[in-house]
Amino acid sequence: MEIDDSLESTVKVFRSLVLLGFHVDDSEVTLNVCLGKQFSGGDLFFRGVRCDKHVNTETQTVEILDYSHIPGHAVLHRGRHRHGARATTSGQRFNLLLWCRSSVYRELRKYQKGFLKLVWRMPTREKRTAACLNSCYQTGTTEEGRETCNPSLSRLQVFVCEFVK
Ligand SMILES: O=C(O)CCC(=O)C(=O)O
Ligand SMILES: [Fe+2]
Repeated sequence: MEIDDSLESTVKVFRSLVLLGFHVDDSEVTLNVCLGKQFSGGDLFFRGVRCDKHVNTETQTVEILDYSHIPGHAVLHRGRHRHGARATTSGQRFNLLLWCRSSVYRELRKYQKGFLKLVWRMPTREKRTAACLNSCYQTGTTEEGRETCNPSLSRLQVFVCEFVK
């Protein structure tokens, strides 16, 4: 799956007591790089991946993940992973945000049944990626098809990497 055709980026400066509410990003994948400088607070909180239909459903205990930004480290997560940022309680926090979109993926999503058939025919690695982007952690319910909301695939969603300084 290629995610290379639409990239929106911005450097955000989070000053004291700026709080970013609970939301999902308009992206397939988001890269959030902490550039610094000196700050406290501003923690990210993640509360599980959801499809459009289930975006406001309850959080399961296993989905609770809090993360403290570290300058020089980046977080990579799915746009559909519900998240927010707590207030920066002192100093200034600079973060580079990259919202990566795939128009091909979005087009395929419009034809959900065809999309799932196509995913099924893919080699295993691609299948895993596509299914993972498509999943929603909503136990006991499904969206339009059986494969759509898959708890087992949507738990490993946040990756942290350290940039070479
Ligand atoms: O404050 C942050 O690091 C997160 C920002 C964010 O989630 C966004 O701008 O979409
Ligand atoms: Fe976000």
